[in-house]
Amino acid sequence: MTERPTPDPGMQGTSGISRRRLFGAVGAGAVLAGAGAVVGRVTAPDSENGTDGVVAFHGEHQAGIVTPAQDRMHFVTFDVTTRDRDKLIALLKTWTAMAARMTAGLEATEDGATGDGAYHPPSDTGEALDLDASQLTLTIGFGPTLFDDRFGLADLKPAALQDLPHFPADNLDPARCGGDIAIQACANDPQVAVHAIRNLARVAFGTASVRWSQLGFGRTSSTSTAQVTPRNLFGFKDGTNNLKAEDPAALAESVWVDGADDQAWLAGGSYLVARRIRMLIEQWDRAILREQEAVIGRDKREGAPLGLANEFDELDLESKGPDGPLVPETSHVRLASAQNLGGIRILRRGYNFTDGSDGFGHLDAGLFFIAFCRDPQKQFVPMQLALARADALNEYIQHVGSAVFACPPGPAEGGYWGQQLFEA
Ligand SMILES: C=CC1=C(C)c2cc3[nH]c(cc4nc(cc5[nH]c(cc1n2)c(C)c5CCC(=O)O)C(CCC(=O)O)=C4C)c(C)c3C=C
Ligand SMILES: [Fe+2]
Repeated sequence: MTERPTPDPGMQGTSGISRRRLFGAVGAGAVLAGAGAVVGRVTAPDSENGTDGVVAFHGEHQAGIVTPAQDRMHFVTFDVTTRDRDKLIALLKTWTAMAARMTAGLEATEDGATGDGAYHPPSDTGEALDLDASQLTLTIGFGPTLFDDRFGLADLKPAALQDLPHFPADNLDPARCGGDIAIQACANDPQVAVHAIRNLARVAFGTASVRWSQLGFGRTSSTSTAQVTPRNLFGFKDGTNNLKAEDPAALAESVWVDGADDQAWLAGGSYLVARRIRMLIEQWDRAILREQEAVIGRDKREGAPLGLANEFDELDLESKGPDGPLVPETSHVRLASAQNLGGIRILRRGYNFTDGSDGFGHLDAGLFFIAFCRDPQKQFVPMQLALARADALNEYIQHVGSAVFACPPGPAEGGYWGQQLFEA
């Protein structure tokens, strides 16, 4: 686990930008002024990507997609509770300003934890004071329902932004599905991620309310070749054959929406698919190792495709042993592989979760699966269909939550989340 840094009272030092009140151009007034508020430029010293706990917030693409996956996640979806388009835009501006500050390691509003006066509720809740930015990223997405008749966005709805179809064996809980807006917070300190979502939810009062949320620990994928492949709760390396940040051609092909794809406002953005997948831990733990490896299609210790020795050896679906294919016909990696799916690939960025027990003596644990792709209908849907129909893993998992969101491109300095959509 990431160690909490010692509080840094001064400005010296290049590592560990804690939430200081001395710099940052966006004050509480600007942040909370609502519609028309200027979303100012936030500068934090030494904020080169990845060197000091700060991930750049502005840019062509949103952070939190190909950013090397952090260890912790807090994911939330909101229902917009107003029908007033201007109020919604004002919230997006406020959120953007707060997100820019918090990802830079600053308080959500300038001096917001203690500086608003003794007779006001503080505009920053304070639990991240003295903590490092912890590579916090905040990533926003818009759900299909945002494009109904409330905000004049119907003509701007991308064709690919549709609720996912019902897949065989889905057992979805409506209380863990959908949402007008999603925000994914990822950080290497759970308190930093929770603080960010809490403050964004707090300021949304009267305009949007939390629909459902999920905490995740232990990334279950690597999104950079520099990262070690982590393990999921079944004990297998997860993320080996993922798309990686170092392969921009593959990302352009499979993750980033092109302006010519459909709606121009989404160029440089992506789609986020979230699935809360319960893992039937107790059943899995009674399965023999040979069965576990046959289900996944890789060996447990190294993560190598069955029949091969090393984690990054290429999956060979033609390889055969005395008893038939070395990578079984119903194995997870065979069915999900690009070779099996006519070249389809997605960027996986999920997290382990445990949410206590289910009242029947079983852990409520699993994988909060998050994937980014250029077109969920052409990528996630056929992949999940192939898995839902035949994957041997289905005996040990159950999909209980589902949502899809269009993630706009990154905000420009001085711009706001979704500006390309609302000013299209
Ligand atoms: C629809 C997409 C996918 C879902 C849902 C999914 C759930 C899921 N996966 C694991 C464990 C592993 N998955 C692995 C590989 C893998 N999984 C998907 C897609 C989904 N997984 C893909 C595209 C791949 C890569 C296939 C390939 O081309 O090789 C692996 C192996 C290691 C790796 O490459 O990441 C494991 C292990 C679980 C437990 C799970 C649901 C709970
Ligand atoms: Fe998988």
